[in-house]
Amino acid sequence: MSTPRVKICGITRPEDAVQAARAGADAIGLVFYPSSPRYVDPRRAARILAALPPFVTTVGLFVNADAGLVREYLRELPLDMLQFHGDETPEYGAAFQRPWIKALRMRDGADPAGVAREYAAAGARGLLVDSYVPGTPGGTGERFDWGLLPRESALPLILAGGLTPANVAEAVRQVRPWGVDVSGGVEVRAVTGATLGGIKDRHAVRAFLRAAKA
Ligand SMILES: O=C(O)c1ccccc1NCC(=O)[C@H](O)[C@H](O)COP(=O)(O)O
Repeated sequence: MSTPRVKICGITRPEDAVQAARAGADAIGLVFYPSSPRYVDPRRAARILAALPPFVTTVGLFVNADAGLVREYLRELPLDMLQFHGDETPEYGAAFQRPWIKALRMRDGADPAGVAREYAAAGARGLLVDSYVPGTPGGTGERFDWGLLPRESALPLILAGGLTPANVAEAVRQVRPWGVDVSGGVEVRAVTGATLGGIKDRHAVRAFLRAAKA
């Protein structure tokens, strides 16, 4: 089994991007979904991307966005890859001539093997499997039943949803994904335990990377 790639998603500050890269992150994700607490506008995104050292993949995340808006972001920002986290069709994903991955939320009856086949045929590079929480397209902090994932898939699987420094090693052992993706599990927490959307905790980021790649 190869060492899983790690994406730290929902970065909102240049310093968090640099810390994640220094800790060994393979990719960072920027959320361009305005209702997310981790939303970054293009000017902030540009500052984050400009701060990054080389050889870290930059991923722009959209949820059912107008195709024109995605093109605008692509003109303005040096994004390496797109992540579509809503109900985007394979044809939509293929329209941007940029490497892209599709997210699948694992609601009852989800068929990750079938979805992987369908999106692979359209040129997707990976399938990110995440938890299904009604009304919240992503960044839920919730786990799902990893036993529902197929052993074989037409696309590299990226496991997401409620991963933390404490559970990621077990997740990697069980699922053997190509990559893992985390957002809330490496964020600074208020005294109530709630995450402070978007502010990454550098100790948690380091611990997550160590555990995922051990
Ligand atoms: O992070 C968000 O706020 C978000 C909002 C809307 C769509 C997707 C979003 N995040 C996508 C990701 O790739 C997250 O890393 C993934 O959902 C896992 O999040 P978490 O359970 O908090 O680790």
